[in-house]
Amino acid sequence: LPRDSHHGPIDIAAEISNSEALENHVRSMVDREVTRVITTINAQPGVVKQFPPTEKLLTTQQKRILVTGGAGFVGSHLVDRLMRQGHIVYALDNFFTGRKENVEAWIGHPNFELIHHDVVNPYMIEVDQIYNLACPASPPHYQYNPVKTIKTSVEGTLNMLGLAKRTKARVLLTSTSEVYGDPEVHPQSETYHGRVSITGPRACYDEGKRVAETMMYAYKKQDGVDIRVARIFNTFGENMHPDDGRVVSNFIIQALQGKDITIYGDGKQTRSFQYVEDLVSGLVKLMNSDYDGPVNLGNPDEYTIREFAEMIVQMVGTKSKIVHLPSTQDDPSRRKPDISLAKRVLGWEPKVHVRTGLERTIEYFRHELERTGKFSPIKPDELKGFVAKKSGKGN
Ligand SMILES: O=C(O)[C@H]1O[C@H](OP(=O)(O)OP(=O)(O)OC[C@H]2O[C@@H](n3ccc(=O)[nH]c3=O)[C@H](O)[C@@H]2O)[C@H](O)[C@@H](O)[C@@H]1O
Repeated sequence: LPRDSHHGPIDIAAEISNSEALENHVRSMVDREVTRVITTINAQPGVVKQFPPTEKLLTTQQKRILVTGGAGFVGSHLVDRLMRQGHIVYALDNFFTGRKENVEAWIGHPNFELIHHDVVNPYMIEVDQIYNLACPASPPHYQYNPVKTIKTSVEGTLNMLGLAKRTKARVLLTSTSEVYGDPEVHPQSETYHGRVSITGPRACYDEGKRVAETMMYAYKKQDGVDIRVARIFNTFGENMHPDDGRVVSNFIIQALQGKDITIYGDGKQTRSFQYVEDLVSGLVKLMNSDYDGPVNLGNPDEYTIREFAEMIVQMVGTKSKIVHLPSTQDDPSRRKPDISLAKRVLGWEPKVHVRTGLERTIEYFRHELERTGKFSPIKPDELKGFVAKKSGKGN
């Protein structure tokens, strides 16, 4: 059993609500262990590369699936799931925040292709399904080059809709809880129209995703394109980039190194955290469902950022101090998904408790630190200053 450093082993069975969830949990632990062993064997000189096991599907069941942002944090977990299910998967990424090593296990597999491409440019391929994930999602990353972030959401989605229209593929957009902005209603359901700043630092992402959603429904109405829209709430797990800059990776990395845990503002703002494995189940269910309205995918387990910092300190067993830095502009004061729609139309709800997901994520970052040395998480304005000095970079 994974250990909670203050309270001994965590009783996973008690934390997971039913037997199906427990079975999935055990299967994913076994899958991860198999991948780890295979990766170790593959690293030996002269070894013929081995791959994780995949289902054998009949040709009629096997789908050709494009995942944009396929080497990113969420994308790589989705690729993993689809490959294990036995489909043919094309992972497309520009490697701005994605990393080749996230999909390393599949490189060379006959069902898998990794494509270096930026979705702002059109891409032609014959596929049955498109998961359009490509876009930096962490505030310091998406604010690094706001013009490029807008282009990625708008032109990227336009290109994928054009592809879906031509090939008659079904296309799923990963939208975000950020479309609700700093919400006046709590929890947020899909019917809430949001309170987003039009000109603030987060607008490039929030408004980019809002336009992307609008385009999805315009293409459905005008051209009959088969669409799905997921609104993803805060998600964490393995394969997050150590420089991601979001709260989960920052706090864990700081705690593991005994550095100060940096709360932006008073820490009374809230977030609700979902483990990536649950999100991937929701995305696959949504893609294969008949429902084409926007659907929230998140875990309603809500914490203040102060409570969350204290939980990480306790779980890592660190001597780190919790410190307060100035709050970031337009930071939403609270966020919690209403997931009744997902429960009703997809039969989906999160299965993995936040603490269980955090145990795995802490282990992942422990290994990353051993592998690559020290990390200093990115601060909110660090990248912005960089791009301001190099104006016009990379648009
Ligand atoms: O994780 C996600 O999935 C979401 O992350 C971000 O939204 P945000 O909620 O602002 O994510 P974080 O940067 O992780 O911040 C969460 C809270 O923690 C605070 N924080 C963050 C980092 C840190 O070191 N310290 C700290 O107190 C932030 O100010 C904020 O109040 C993205 O904008 C969303 O698109 C994305 O869906």
